[in-house]
Order: sequence, then C-alpha cells, then structure tokens
Amino acid sequence: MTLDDLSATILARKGADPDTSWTAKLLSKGPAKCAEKFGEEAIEAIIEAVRGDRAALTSEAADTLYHLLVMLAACDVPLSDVMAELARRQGISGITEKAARPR
Ligand SMILES: N=c1c2ncn([C@@H]3O[C@H](COP(=O)(O)OP(=O)(O)OP(=O)(O)O)[C@@H](O)[C@H]3O)c2ncn1[C@@H]1O[C@H](COP(=O)(O)O)[C@@H](O)[C@H]1O
Repeated sequence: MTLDDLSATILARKGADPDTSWTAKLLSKGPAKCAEKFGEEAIEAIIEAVRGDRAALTSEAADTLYHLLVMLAACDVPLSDVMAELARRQGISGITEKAARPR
C-alpha cells in the first residue's frame, strides 16, 4: 500500500454511498469538516509522540496520513502536486531555506 494507492481509493469514494464508506461520509460533509478531522487526528498523534507510546503513535500517524489525503481530496489538491512541491525542495536544507527568507 502506497500513499498513491490510498489517494486513488479516496478519490474513487467521491460520490460513493456515505452509508457504506467512511471516506464518502467525510467528503460529503465538505472541506471544513475534513480539515477539522485531520486536525483531531494530528493532535492525537502529537499526544502519543509526547507520551512516547510508539505503537499508539504508529496507529495515530496512519489515521493522520489517511485524513490528510481525505482533506486534500476535499480541497481538490492532487497528491502529485504535494509530491512535486517536496521534489522541488529536495536538496534544499531547511536551514538554508529559512535563512533566505525576506525579513
Ligand atoms: N485508512 C483508512 C482509515 N483510517 C481511519 N479510518 C476511519 O476513520 C474514522 C475516524 O476514526 P475515529 O475513531 O476518530 O472516528 P470517530 O467515529 O469520529 O471517533 P470519535 O472521534 O468519536 O472517537 C474511523 O471510522 C476509522 O475507521 C479509515 N477509513 C478508511 N481508510 C482507508 O480508506 C479505504 C476506504 O474506506 P471506506 O471509504 O470506508 O470504504 C479503506 O479501505 C482504507 O484503506
């Protein structure tokens, strides 16, 4: 399972029956609800990271990635655009990038 596979499954759920698909149910509620759910899952991951529970963090990280992809789908942002942005940044140190920002 790759993020591309999961993203394709999520996009295929657009317009599916919300009674049988969690993804379809979430997407039918609109981008704001999808964003709220992503935020909840991210916070749950943060809590487990701070607690140092690696198994729980693994599970919450999976929830967070899934809900990030649902939020992107709700906002019509292709995963490939996000990957292209990461590729553009490849090899640019975060320290160098921050130092080059206008003050
Ligand atoms: N990866 C996931 C995935 N991760 C989490 N979830 C669901 O996300 C929901 C959110 O979890 P919560 O416990 O926070 O849900 P909640 O009911 O709001 O709980 P509380 O906040 O009330 O505690 C749960 O119903 C999880 O089952 C997922 N649902 C689907 N997928 C993937 O998406 C595919 C399509 O799923 P459907 O759209 O449901 O067919 C699946 O085959 C999976 O590959």
